[in-house]
Amino acid sequence: MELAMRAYSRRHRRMLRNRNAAPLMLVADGNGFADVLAALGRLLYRYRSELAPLTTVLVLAMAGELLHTEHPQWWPYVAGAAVVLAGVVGATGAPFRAEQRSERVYATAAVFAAGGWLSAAAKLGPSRDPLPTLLGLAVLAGGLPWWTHRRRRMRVTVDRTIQAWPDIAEQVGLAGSRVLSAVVDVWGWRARIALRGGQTVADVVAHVPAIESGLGTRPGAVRVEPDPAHAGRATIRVLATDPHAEAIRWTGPSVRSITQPITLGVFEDATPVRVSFLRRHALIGGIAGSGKSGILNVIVANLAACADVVLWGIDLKGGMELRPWLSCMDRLATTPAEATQLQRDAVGILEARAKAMGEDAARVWNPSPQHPALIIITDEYAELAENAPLAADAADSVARRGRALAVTELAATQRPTQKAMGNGALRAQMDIRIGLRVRERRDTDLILGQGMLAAGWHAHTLDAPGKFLISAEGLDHPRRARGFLVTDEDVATEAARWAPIRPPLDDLSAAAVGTARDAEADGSGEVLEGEIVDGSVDPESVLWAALREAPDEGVTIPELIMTTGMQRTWIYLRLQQHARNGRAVQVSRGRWRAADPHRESPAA
Ligand SMILES: Nc1ncnc2c1ncn2[C@@H]1O[C@H](COP(=O)(O)OP(=O)(O)OP(=O)(O)O)[C@@H](O)[C@H]1O
Repeated sequence: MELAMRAYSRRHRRMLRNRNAAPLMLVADGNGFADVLAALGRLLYRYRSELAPLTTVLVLAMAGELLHTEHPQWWPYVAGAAVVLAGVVGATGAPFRAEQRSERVYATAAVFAAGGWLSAAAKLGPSRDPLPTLLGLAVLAGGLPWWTHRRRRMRVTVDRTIQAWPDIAEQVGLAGSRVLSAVVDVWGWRARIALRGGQTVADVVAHVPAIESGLGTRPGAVRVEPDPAHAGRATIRVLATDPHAEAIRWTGPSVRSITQPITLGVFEDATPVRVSFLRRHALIGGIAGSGKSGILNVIVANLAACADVVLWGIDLKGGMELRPWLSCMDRLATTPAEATQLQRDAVGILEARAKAMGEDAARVWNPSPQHPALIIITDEYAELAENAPLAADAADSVARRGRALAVTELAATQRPTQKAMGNGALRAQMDIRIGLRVRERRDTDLILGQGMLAAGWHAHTLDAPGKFLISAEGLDHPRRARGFLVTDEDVATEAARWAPIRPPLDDLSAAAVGTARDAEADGSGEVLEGEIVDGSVDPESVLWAALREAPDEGVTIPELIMTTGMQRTWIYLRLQQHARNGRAVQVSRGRWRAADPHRESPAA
């Protein structure tokens, strides 16, 4: 395939060299008849590809006539040569550059039929019945697939574009640029361009709409990629068909282990978006309806197929998004209390793993079905940060320390401001950033990282649900992608399909559940037991609500003791933790309230 493409490029280079010679053939001398002939010649040359079936039968008829009159006894050699050539074409595609299977079948059948006909014509004469009828039928039978073949038409378009490039370049403001080579692929074609001295890739990018108009493509069909090795060169990519035009149906998980990269969807050039979630925290952001849950479903559907990952979920929207995956989740938290306990248990697990690995002197936790990775998936993280701030603190801890221990966070949220992310270090720790559509340009930086908007990551221009930009290891160019569409039925099917293979936590991790230390809170490492209660009354949520609803002058400690039903020490520890993370302020001696809940953090 690659060879064939190179051959194609060589042919174009030859064509480009010959370009100056071509007009010589069409020179007219001002005489009317010669002008008409020259115009006809130009027309025939221009449409030579479309005329190929007719030209072929014409050549066959003439060759048949010639052989019949001069060497009728050669017919067996003609038949033999046709069989050999058909064999070569079938095996290699040469000399017709038939790369795809269907192209080879077509070329082999055509060679075989043409050779058979010629052999018969040599022996019997081309006008002997039914040879003329057969030739007529052959034009139709061979011509229809030929005229409608997409790649052939694309090659013709490319040839014509290359011929016309100097004029197009002049029209679009890139005068002096040259096409070095061009290749046709499944989705369209691409050409390497050498720019005139002083022109840069930025000039080409600035002229993209003009290039689209000059090439006569649909708007948005042209992409420009720099040549990493040469500042004066660029690749122009023309996508005849937009892989993102329609929703892309998901066809099943691409992995069976967390150690393999997951395919989330396809880039605009139809290459797959593959990203590894092993030891990486991930953030998915975008406005409501941009497709966050869609991407989350693709990820969960893949992770569900991995027997070396335990999935924990947090969905404070009543489990709307993650509950369908319940059969594949080891645990699902749908209330702030459950979420806090869950994140604390994750901290407990990473501490237990760190301790065990310290003893074993092993450096990283290598996931296996017996020792699975743990991924905590939170849908709408802002809800968690707002309603269960201590869960967010524990998540911070996981984010900072979890990578090597294969305990990672995967969070989706609309606008990941510092506040929405719990004012902690979580956002900074997220190595995979998936930005779906945002409303305001600057929100791109919130999701993908500071300076990304200026660097050309334009999440505000994404124009359909499921389209995203991704920044992760090895994915550091702003390329638009679209996630697979996982329907509700797909979720139901996959959840049932993978439930039987879901692994339990390893014994070490399972033993750590429920013994989480609140080192963040008390700084002492003392185990705080019984602070999370089952059922609806969760003192932490009650405390947080009391602080948020407190008047400007704050609430007193006795009031907080009464509201929460907890002891003074417990209240103090929580207040200190909230204050440390900028969520609560001591208004005056003994009086507390939440830091202005409506104020956006300046860091946001
Ligand atoms: N990859 C995709 N391709 C095509 N359509 C998609 C894709 N992902 C999502 N959609 C469609 O977009 C709509 C919104 O998707 P989704 O619910 O995932 O958005 P969201 O960002 O999670 O919204 P919310 O924040 O309101 O939950 C759905 O109707 C869904 O069918």
